[in-house]
Amino acid sequence: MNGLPQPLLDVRGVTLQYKTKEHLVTATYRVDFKVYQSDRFVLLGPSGCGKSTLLKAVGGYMMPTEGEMRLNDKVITKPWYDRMMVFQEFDQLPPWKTVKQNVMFPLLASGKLKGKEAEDKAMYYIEKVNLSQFANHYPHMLSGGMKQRVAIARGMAMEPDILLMDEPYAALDALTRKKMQDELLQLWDDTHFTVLFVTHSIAEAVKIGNRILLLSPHPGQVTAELNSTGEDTVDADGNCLTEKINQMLFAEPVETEEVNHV
Ligand SMILES: Nc1ncnc2c1ncn2[C@@H]1O[C@H](COP(=O)(O)OP(=O)(O)OP(=O)(O)O)[C@@H](O)[C@H]1O
Repeated sequence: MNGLPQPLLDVRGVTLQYKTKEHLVTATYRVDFKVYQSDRFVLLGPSGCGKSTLLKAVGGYMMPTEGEMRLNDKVITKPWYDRMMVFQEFDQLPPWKTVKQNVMFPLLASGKLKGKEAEDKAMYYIEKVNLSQFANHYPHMLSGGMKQRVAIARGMAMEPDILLMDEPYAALDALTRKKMQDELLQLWDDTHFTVLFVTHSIAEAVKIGNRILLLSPHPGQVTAELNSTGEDTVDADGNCLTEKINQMLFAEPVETEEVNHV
């Protein structure tokens, strides 16, 4: 025993590649990180650095060509209900199901809950995302932000080990985005779920994350790992966190920062 808690998600030396007819695209190269229970862990980096690819691999939709990913010490080999994904797109909800039916769907399909129990669980999380009045509405009757709330409720209702969020607010206007970020943090205060969150917004990473992994431009390699308090704090040298991240993302060579786990 080294006294450190066991990571929930352990990503070790992971290289992810796409093989097309003409090319072999290396999306990430030997990436390491560990996510602990109740972390709000953010993957941050420029477009094309492999953030979504990493999330897909944690989701079990893609296997590493090198390295491994473990969840609760078991190697990830396929998608499962212990990882639920929320995407950027507003069309991730089947349009023929109401809000309640959408949120109930994975609970029923997985056999996790039946009938009234599934309905109660769905309504609990629909209430958490402030959509109780819209439980019987269909997705086309909702705004983009409301659809994202449904997708979050659907993911959370499964009470997965880890919620995977791929730029969930990128397509929203600035005001709605801020509101949704605040709501997510409020939800976290309530339930302390574990989330792996992808963004290319430094401000969003600082606000949402308690830990931030910086990835280099394509192919993504770990540049640094930082802790965040949710505020744009200023360190002893007078540098604010967002500015520090800005410099690290665009600086050479790759460096690593000591991170403290509580
Ligand atoms: N299906 C695919 N086939 C081939 N190459 C792909 C595929 N999907 C992604 N890539 C490539 O893999 C690399 C990483 O892509 P990825 O979408 O993971 O990056 P990202 O950091 O999430 O970018 P963005 O912030 O723009 O969404 C890019 O070079 C991209 O072109």
